[in-house]
Amino acid sequence: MSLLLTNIKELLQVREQNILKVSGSEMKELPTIKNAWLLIENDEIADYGSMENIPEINADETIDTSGKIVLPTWCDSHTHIVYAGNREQEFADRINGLSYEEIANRGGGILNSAKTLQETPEDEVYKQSAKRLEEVMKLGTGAVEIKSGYGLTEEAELKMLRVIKKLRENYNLPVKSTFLGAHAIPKEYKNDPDAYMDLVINEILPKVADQKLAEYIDIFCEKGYFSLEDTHRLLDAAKKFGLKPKIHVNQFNAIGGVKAGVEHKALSVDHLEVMNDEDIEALKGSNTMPVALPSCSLFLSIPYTPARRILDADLPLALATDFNPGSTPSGNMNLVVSLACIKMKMTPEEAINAATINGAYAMELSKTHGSITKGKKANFIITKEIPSYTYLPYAFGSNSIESVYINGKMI
Ligand SMILES: N=CN[C@@H](CCC(=O)O)C(=O)O
Ligand SMILES: [Zn+2]
Repeated sequence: MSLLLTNIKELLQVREQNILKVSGSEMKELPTIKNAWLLIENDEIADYGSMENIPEINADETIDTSGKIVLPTWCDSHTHIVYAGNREQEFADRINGLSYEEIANRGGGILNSAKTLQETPEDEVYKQSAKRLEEVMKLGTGAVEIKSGYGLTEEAELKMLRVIKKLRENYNLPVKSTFLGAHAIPKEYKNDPDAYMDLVINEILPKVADQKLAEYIDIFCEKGYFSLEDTHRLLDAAKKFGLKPKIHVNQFNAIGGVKAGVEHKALSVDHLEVMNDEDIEALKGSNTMPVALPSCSLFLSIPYTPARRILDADLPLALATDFNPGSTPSGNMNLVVSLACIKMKMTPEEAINAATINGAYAMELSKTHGSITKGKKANFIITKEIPSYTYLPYAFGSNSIESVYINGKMI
């Protein structure tokens, strides 16, 4: 089965030689071909070029994409798409003056979602989560990471991870799975948080590994949640099972989580709304991808990750949604790209690099996803007729996507 796109107004993120990520000033460059063609064979990108030199191609199907832009699908490397119910009451409470922290201290927040998840049957959690996954795929996401962390008991954490596995089996996109048992301390363990860490490390983690339910390990390293000591302890234990860290750090306070992540060779350190000079220094020379979650900053009215400081230090940066019921009830990567431009002062080129190839890196997918490169998976977005790619983040409230292809098939 072959598919030929012709007269593409501009084909974005064309990488002749595959690269795994882009950093610092490299992120300002987004290689493109204007007036291009793109050939898909089965589920892979077979070839591309300029319409001026198009060879004779007999494709099974040809689409004229005049006036439209084609780009790789978004790679969303940080989500909590598997959850049950919603927390719109907390949203109203915050409007009426309560802080995210105050709501959590009253037993709301993550513990509220954990209670709902524990009480919801597995097939119902699957149904609700599948609906969200379908929604984000239509918005252009072609690869996604999903975390557990709303279970907080052995039974419920394994339930969440089985739902993630089922999504991977039933949907035609890469779904990476992360064990986030250390997301919040359940109230039964309030006076003995170490006992909860013992449960996560000695009881739940070995079962997660044994049942091959996760590739990555995560912890919410934050005041009032899990300490630096907990972080080292968990990441050491997870290493023995071959689980790489992708961790929540520096959302509200800088307590050394970035350095800890780098020491444990984390694939990514995520959130980073609060960054001090030591955090930036720790990332230099590492293979750890910093990940910003601007729609979380928007929803909670907290600072945005200081992208300019990160990029000016010649570091890479990825963008992800953080889709979850409490701090970011949105999985829209188009909005994330807009916010990165509007609020974090990233250029459209930097933001698109961060949401494609660098997002793929943060899921160990950049050999197969994140750019238009021969042999990579045929995951791409065809926009509506738009004046330029800058229009994508500029028209922040519009849906500029006409169609999305994953593994060569329109979804
Ligand atoms: N910060 C930790 N975890 C989630 C939010 C969890 C929630 O409020 O339900 C996040 O990444 O923002
Ligand atoms: Zn998160």
